[in-house]
Amino acid sequence: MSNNIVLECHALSKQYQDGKQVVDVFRSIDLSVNKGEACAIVGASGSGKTTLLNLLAGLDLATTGEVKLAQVSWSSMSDSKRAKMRNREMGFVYQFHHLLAEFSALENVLMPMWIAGMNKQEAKLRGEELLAQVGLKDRFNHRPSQLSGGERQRVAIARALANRPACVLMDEPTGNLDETTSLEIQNLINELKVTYNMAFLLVTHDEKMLSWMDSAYRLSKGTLQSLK
Ligand SMILES: Nc1ncnc2c1ncn2[C@@H]1O[C@H](COP(=O)(O)OP(=O)(O)OP(=O)(O)O)[C@@H](O)[C@H]1O
Repeated sequence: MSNNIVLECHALSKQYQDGKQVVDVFRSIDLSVNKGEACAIVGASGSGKTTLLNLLAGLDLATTGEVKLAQVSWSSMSDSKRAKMRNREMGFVYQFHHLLAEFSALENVLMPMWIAGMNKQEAKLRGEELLAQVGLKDRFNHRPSQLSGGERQRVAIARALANRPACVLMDEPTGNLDETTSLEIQNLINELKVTYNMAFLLVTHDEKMLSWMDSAYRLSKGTLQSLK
């Protein structure tokens, strides 16, 4: 096994019990994402993309199979170890930014570093550096309501990178943006991927995004097909 693998799953399956019926979302999925790799999963609505992301993030338990982050299986960890690991080693970006409305852009970026117990001065320096990197040098003290949709998503990306995670998971990160802003965000993700040598795993409906991804898969009828 390569040491460059950051996130991997083996023989992963998920079933939901819906009343008396069993819903088979997917079965026997294998996937691995390396350092510095941007990987996309595309699929129609209802194909199971969010379910898969939640399993990869250790937020939900698989019916069978296992998920490993940095070579450690989620199922081998206690709830508190899982929460700590998620805070330190994973960043999350969603379609809707989920920034805290009453805090400034900088404070939103600082939050995961404070939770991780980082020294306040060091956290502030890193937060300012990250906001500058995502093009928001002059927006440190703005609240989310004072920012555009694209700027809010940039803050969400800076926040996701705050603890220098091994892997950033993104659920439709450009789903709520116009085409130009979406392209700017795609370029930014590409730049950050190189700068930090992190793994980015992104789920999307938008097949146009596949052109700049290193690898891509389609989730359909419960299986994952490699597209590139
Ligand atoms: N808690 C649950 N109980 C029962 N069925 C569920 C549950 N959560 C999801 N499902 C079903 O699992 C399937 C996959 O759902 P999921 O939300 O993962 O799809 P998705 O590809 O992310 O869809 P979208 O793109 O619309 O968000 C759907 O058929 C959904 O109805």
